[in-house]
Amino acid sequence: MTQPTRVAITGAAGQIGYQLAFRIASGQMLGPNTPVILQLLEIPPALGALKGVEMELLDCAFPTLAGVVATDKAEEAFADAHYALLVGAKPRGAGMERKDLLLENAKIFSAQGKALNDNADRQVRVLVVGNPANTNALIAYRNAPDLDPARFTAMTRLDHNRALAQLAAKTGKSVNAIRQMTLWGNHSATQYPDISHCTVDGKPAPSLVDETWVRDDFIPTVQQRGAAIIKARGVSSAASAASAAIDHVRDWALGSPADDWVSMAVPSDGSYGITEGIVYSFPVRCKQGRWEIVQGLEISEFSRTRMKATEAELLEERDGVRDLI
Ligand SMILES: NC(=O)c1ccc[n+]([C@@H]2O[C@H](COP(=O)([O-])OP(=O)(O)OC[C@H]3O[C@@H](n4cnc5c(N)ncnc54)[C@H](O)[C@@H]3O)[C@@H](O)[C@H]2O)c1
Ligand SMILES: O=C(O)C[C@H](O)C(=O)O
Repeated sequence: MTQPTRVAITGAAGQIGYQLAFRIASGQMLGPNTPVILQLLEIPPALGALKGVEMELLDCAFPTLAGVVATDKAEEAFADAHYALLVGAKPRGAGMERKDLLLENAKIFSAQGKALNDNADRQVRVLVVGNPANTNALIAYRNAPDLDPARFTAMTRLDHNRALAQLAAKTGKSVNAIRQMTLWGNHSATQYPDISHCTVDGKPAPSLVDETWVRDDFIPTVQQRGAAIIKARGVSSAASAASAAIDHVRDWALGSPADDWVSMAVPSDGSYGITEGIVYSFPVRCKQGRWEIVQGLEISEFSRTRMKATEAELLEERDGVRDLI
């Protein structure tokens, strides 16, 4: 009998958590043959709502759900956790940038980094979703000195997926026809969605669309998609964010497609000249539970300028949380 895998979700009674918990419990993240125990964390005022989530999870009678822990104690939620999806944090409202949340949310991630350090499985894989996700992941890993920093990642898969959807619509093809999309940098308005290495049905994407569209339409649309969703819904994206989180962890755990790569924000090892240590989104391939940055891509002047701009923002964010890292 396979031992259940322990998956912690923070902010589990929130918008994203409410989507995520059910999809993970039903086997959509780790597959139909991996039983999971969900370890759900909330703050005390949300424990009533969390109880309701637990009741509904049980009522689904998912064959892959081996147990539920609902708690307001990080040490319980992270106990022996194999995966930790750090979603619990304040979302931005209209007119805000994600980095405006930094000071408010940063302390959550220093405390949770410490709690992961002291309680999680030594091979835990951490995905930070709460914004500003890259710098929160930096804070979390710097507060978990006994864990390998490579176990800490932040989510740019939603931006990657948004970029796929825009390019598919423009070329009139399915997203299934696209390979090698890249999302560089920060999950913020400076992010750089890059089609330079993309193919669509095997043809180089830059030969199918004009440069003006890429510069004036594609890049700003992807950069501003989160704000557009907030404007339309009144609250930030939730179902698409949960879906991207599932994609991120599934590919990390089970492997990215053999003929493609995905985008993940990971601690930089200096690849492509990006400052070591900051959590920066790169093209990665995942195999046997590990991610590896895709090496050797040719970088144009146009790309280099944008990659540097988003790096500069992450360095600024890092400077703003010096006392926590
Ligand atoms: N990286 C991405 O692509 C991406 C996409 C969408 C949203 N987000 C971010 O994800 C976060 C959550 O968004 P949401 O829409 O689910 O928000 P939400 O307000 O609906 O839910 C957040 C939940 O977190 C809980 N919480 C707050 N502090 C906590 C703590 N210390 N420990 C545990 N739980 C805590 C709250 O009680 C709430 O239930 C926001 O920061 C949002 O900006 C990121
Ligand atoms: O835009 C936001 O604040 C929410 C999220 O980060 C998103 O990209 O949808």
